[in-house]
This record gives sequence, C-alpha cells and structure tokens, in this order.
Amino acid sequence: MTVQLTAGAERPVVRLRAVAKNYDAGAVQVAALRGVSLEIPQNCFSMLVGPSGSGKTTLLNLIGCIDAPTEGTVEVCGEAIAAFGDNALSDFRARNIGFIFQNFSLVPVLSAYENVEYPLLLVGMAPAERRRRTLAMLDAVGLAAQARQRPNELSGGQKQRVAIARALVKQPQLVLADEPTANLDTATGASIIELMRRIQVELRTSFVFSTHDPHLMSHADETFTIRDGALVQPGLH
Ligand SMILES: Nc1ncnc2c1ncn2[C@@H]1O[C@H](COP(=O)(O)OP(=O)(O)OP(=O)(O)O)[C@@H](O)[C@H]1O
Repeated sequence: MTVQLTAGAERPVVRLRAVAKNYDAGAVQVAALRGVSLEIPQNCFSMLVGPSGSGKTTLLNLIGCIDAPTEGTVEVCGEAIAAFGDNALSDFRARNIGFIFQNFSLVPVLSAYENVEYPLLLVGMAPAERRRRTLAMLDAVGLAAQARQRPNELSGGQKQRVAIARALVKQPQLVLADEPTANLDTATGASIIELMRRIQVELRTSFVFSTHDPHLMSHADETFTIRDGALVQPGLH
C-alpha cells in the first residue's frame, strides 16, 4: 500500500526565511527583496505574480541558487544553499533544478534533439539512456517530428516546448520558469501553461513560474504575490 502524504506533511522543496536582497546601483542600494519567508510544497504548481520591478526574477534567482541573499536563509530540496562551495553548488543545480526563460535561451546551432540532450551530457549520462530520455521528452512536449530542426526553424511556442523538454529531461525536483509566456501570444502562452501543468502532474515535480498576468492564477495550486520586494498574499488560495 502506498501512503500518500499531504503536501503539508512533506518537507517543502523550497524554504526561505527572512530573505533580503540588496543590489548596489552606483552610489545607492536597491532593496529588491525585503523580509521574504515562504515555503513551496513538493509536487506543486506555484505561481509568483507581481508587477514589473517587484522582485520576481530576483526571487527566482535565489530559489535557483544563481544568486545569494544579502540576509536570511535559502533551503532547496532540503539543502541549506549557503553551505555549498561553488563547484558543489553548480553540481547541485545541474542535478536538481531545471530552468525555463522568457527568451527560450536555446543554443541556436543545435537541433531541438541536441538542445534537450545537452543537460544529460553535462551530468555524464550513458548514451543509450540519454537517447531514450531525450526522445521521450520530445514526445511528451509534442515535438517528436521536429527533433532535427534548429531553433530558427521553430515557432515561439515550439521553442518554448523545447525549453520545457530541456528543463525536465534530467527529471529535476524543481523547475523554475521566469515569465515563460512573456514572448508568446495569448493562446500560445495558455497552451504552454497547460503543457507545464500536465507535465508537472505526470512527473510529480514542483514548478514555480513568474508572471505579471494575474489571469493565470486559476492554473496554480499556490500563488505568491509580490509587490515592492515583499510578499503580500502568501499561502494557498
Ligand atoms: N543587477 C541589478 N542591479 C541593480 N538593481 C537591480 C538588479 N537586478 C534587479 N534590480 C532591481 O531590483 C528590483 C527588482 O527587480 P526584478 O528584476 O527582480 O523584478 P521583476 O519583478 O522580475 O521585474 P520584471 O517583471 O520587469 O522582470 C528592481 O527595482 C530592479 O531595478
């Protein structure tokens, strides 16, 4: 018998405590985040919503271990990030976190197949398993027929599907998407959110995506609203 734990009983995949982030901008300091504490449960589709400049990218960069907080603690997949050295942190990120960006960030000279395969090369996976997983992910995002095409031969929505496959192919515990629909028309953006949601449920991973579009709220299990660097509406809705 499988015992299904509730989200509240499991260890959260992300835990931030009293996080602040300041940037030096010439003579002045910008307080990009102030006193942010949050927990993101496992197997959850979460949305980070707020206007431009509110701190969404800064927060995703801290959760993605790309940047360190000025104050407070960041725990991802049960690990205290401050305890890692640079090499251990890169390795941790490569194994546990997938990233999706608004400008897709695909490698232009690689085919869709090669873009998706790339993270598996980085973690040294054997060729047969690499091929199996890459083909399965391309199929999951509906791009099996476009495997040989390069990014400039794909539509915006298809490029973002490749980026989703690339983020998920190593089966990370956590996927972060920074405004994944910002460069897509409304219908394509909606289909990308639906695809991310379907894959999140199938693979039982955790997604956090940022947007300035509150209309997407209905898709999320949990919404965090951020304004001027502080959370204003934490918790389940
Ligand atoms: N490298 C940096 N140096 C100085 N200030 C920065 C830097 N990065 C971000 N900021 C400032 O921090 C604040 C939060 O920026 P952030 O990019 O996190 O917001 P955002 O909500 O992602 O915005 P957008 O929706 O426009 O991408 C803004 O005031 C921004 O100008």
